[in-house]
Amino acid sequence: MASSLSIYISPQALARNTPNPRNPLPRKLSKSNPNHHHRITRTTSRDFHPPPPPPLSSVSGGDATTYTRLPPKDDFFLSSLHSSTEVKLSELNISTRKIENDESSQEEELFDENLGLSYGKFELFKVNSDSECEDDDNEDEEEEDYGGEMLGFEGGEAGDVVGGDGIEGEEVKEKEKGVPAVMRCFDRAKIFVKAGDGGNGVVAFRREKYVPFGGPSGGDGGRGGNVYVEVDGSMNSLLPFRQNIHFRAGRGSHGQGKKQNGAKGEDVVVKVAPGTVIREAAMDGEHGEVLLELLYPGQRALLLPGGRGGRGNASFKSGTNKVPKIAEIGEEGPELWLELELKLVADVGIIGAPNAGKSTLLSVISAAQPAIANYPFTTLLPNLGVVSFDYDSTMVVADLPGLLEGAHRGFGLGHEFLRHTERCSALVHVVDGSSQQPEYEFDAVRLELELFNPELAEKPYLVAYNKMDLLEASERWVSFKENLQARGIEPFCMSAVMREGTHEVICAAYELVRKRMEDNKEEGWNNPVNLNHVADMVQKQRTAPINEFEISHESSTNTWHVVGSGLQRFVQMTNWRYIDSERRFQHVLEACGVYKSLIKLGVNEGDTVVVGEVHGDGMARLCRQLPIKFEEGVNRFN
Ligand SMILES: Nc1nc2c(ncn2[C@@H]2O[C@H](COP(=O)(O)OP(=O)(O)OP(=O)(O)O)[C@@H](O)[C@H]2O)c(=O)[nH]1
Ligand SMILES: [Mg+2]
Repeated sequence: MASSLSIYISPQALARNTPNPRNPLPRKLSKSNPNHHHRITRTTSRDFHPPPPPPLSSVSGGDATTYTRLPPKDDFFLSSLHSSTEVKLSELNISTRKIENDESSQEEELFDENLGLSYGKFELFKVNSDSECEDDDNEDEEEEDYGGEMLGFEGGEAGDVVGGDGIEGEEVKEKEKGVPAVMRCFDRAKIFVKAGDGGNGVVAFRREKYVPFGGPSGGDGGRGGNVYVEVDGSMNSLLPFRQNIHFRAGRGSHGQGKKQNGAKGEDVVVKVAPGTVIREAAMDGEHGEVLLELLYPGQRALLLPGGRGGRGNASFKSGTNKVPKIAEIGEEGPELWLELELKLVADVGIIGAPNAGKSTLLSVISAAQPAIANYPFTTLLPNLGVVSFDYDSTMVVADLPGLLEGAHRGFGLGHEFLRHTERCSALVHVVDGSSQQPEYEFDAVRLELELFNPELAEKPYLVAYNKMDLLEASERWVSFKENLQARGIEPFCMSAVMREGTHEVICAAYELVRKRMEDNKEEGWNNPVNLNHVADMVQKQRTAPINEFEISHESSTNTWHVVGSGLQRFVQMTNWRYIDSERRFQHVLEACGVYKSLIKLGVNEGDTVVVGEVHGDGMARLCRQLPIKFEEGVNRFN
């Protein structure tokens, strides 16, 4: 008999390992049990108000798309800037909060020193990317807090009492709320999916006039519904998941008499935006394993297959047992917590310092109508626009929130959305020509890109020096151009408002995209991927042989645990209400060698044997605690 350690990953167990308060148990029994001193494995055969889901139009449909935007700018913390004419990266001198005590002034000074910038009293907010969207019950509150919370230099933290009764001495957990939920949930979501359980089989016998002993006629239960994930081209954010995070497929119907099988459970289709990355939710704030990356509209993946229906007694009829009083429970459908992350699928990303004219450029080259205003951070969420050259050549351009120095450390908004440029083939870097030192602004943004992700800095890019219609910009153009040319960069100049020079910029960007696409074709990375691999893995676990199991011993309680996914499934589907089930169970344990292994490990009379995995809230269903007795060399469970 070959002995080795096997690893079983059941979807239920996987799900149980996620932060699900109802199932706090760890994945493996053995881990939670320090008392184990025996372990063998037997392997025999093989080894704010959320806007209603925005009416978003397809990015590929030729129509430009503008994302749902945050509330009117009057609510925004920088509304005081409306009257100012220009705000520049290096001389942002905005006082929105008087810093009164010494402590905060020190803090302010320290910050300036760290960044080497004189932001003056401009209070940056730190984006808290880890916060989740599920705290949205108080959306109204959040909306009201909007301006205030974003102002906080320390990240706009809002204290939230968990447990809520304000009892002194009780631990108060602080909940960070860096940015309004609508921004946090724009491109991240956490959802729960569960495939349908199979329907139960039934025990029934045919009784008709003149047929008094018609034999077993209990039908099988129907299969549980599947969970699919599908790319919906009309979606361009994950905001709809603010309202709906639970997706449960229907359970299969139970079987009935007259050999009637149950109907299949209803499938559930989770619709996501193109560019969504799906990860298994992980504990401890770490990212879970990437399960799927869905890029193109229409792509559909079978994520979790529904549970098999339990067999009715008609299926158990055999030559030796013509009146079986046994039927199975339907197999449980697997469940998972998933983390969704959207990385926009745009060909070109427009980046630059706040107020440089990025949105203006997008509005000029496409039909998109992003908000444009003369204050930094007008753009709070990325905007997409489709640029059409002729009938069949179009490209999708994304306008991103402005980047500040220190963005890679979470200041401003830009870094929160920079990942959306990861899929872009090229970047257009817009420089505000009217700023005091355009070269400095250019370098600062390039540095932030590199610090955020060096791969971004290596992407093909072009520089568009903007606001040439202004005198100060045109005066500085020559020195800016020479400076960049000396570094081997050929900048473009344009006036986005006057629509001058923008066509050249966008044609050059298209050229970069085209080149990149050709390179990719040569590299041949467009290999077809198996989108159903998660479901395949689940199916594989389901077919795990019943004779692969692991035995561990808890000496303090004299309990033996027999764990294996094949056995687990068998125990879960056994309906203990029927007397024949017990007999079948014992027979299976005998046949697959559980008894033999237990004896070999020294099981004693009166010890408890737990077959199947202990499950917090479903112990009665999933495991069977059986005191074991030995009589005349024969194993018998009571
Ligand atoms: N004179 C002049 N003003 C421009 C030009 N392009 C943009 N602006 C102005 O600059 C201001 C900022 O423009 P936006 O397009 O909102 O800038 P942005 O880079 O998107 O700013 P954020 O979204 O805040 O990062 C607006 O008042 C525009 O009208 C230009 O070519 N010439
Ligand atoms: Mg903008």
